[in-house]
Amino acid sequence: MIELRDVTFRYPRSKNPALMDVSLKIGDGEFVGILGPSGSGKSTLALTLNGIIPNSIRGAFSGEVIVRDPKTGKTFKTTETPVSKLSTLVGLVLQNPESQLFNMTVEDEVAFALENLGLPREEIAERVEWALKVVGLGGLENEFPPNLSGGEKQRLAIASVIAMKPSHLILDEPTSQLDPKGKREVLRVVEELNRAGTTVVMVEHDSRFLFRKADRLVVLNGGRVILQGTPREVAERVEELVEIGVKVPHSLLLSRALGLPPALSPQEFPSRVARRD
Ligand SMILES: Nc1ncnc2c1ncn2[C@@H]1O[C@H](COP(=O)(O)OP(=O)(O)OP(=O)(O)O)[C@@H](O)[C@H]1O
Repeated sequence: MIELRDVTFRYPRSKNPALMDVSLKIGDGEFVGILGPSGSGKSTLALTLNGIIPNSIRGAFSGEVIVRDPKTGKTFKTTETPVSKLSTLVGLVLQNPESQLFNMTVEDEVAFALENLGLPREEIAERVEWALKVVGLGGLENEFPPNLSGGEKQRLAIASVIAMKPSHLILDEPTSQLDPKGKREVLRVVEELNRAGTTVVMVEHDSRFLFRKADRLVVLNGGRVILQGTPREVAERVEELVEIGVKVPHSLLLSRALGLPPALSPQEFPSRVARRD
């Protein structure tokens, strides 16, 4: 579980806070999608969840972020816990995988953080094998990371994060740099990890996947949470999303325009039309 209580954060030299009075509870095993227009605070929120804000990226921070380890029940306040400890509980995957990859082989990339944790050699080998298998990169252990495709690089970044066995995975626009195939590969891995019990918080500009797969959507605007609920609840307020500049699924717009109940995906569309008759 991750809980934010009245979190406000302002970057140094910024006039306005990037997050304002954000209170949010993310339950164990939940899949939460974060939506909002550009500059609404989505990335800033992602960075507060594992303590990078305010421990590494400093600024004016108030409120608190509490992370509970589901295995032990112990709680950690991010302001009082080193990022190295938090990253074993809350893994963060960024938009650009290249910013997270700097080793000579795929295997070393995944092993790197584990070596820093001081884990025994056999456990490192087991975790590397497991993480690469989960993301579908088994067999590519000796590849040079820059030679991988975009989707493979992002899956490698995910592997090196999940090898730490975090109970929570935060992804900040993980597919925005990828082609449709790479996008599908990464989204499949995220979905499978969530199904296996990992709590997922995902920021995505393209909201189609989140409307279909998330348990809950949280909409930010101007650093505040302006709306949250199940995708179906949020879909009822599609006009507000469009007004603030959130890209919503075409099926939603079309169903609204036709006066039908919201269709969260093109697949739902026929049943919506049928229901009207
Ligand atoms: N390092 C920084 N220093 C100063 N201001 C920043 C910094 N990073 C972000 N901001 C500002 O904080 C606000 C929130 O930015 P943030 O990147 O969190 O929004 P976002 O919703 O993720 O945007 P995008 O969809 O464009 O990635 C914006 O006004 C942005 O200009």
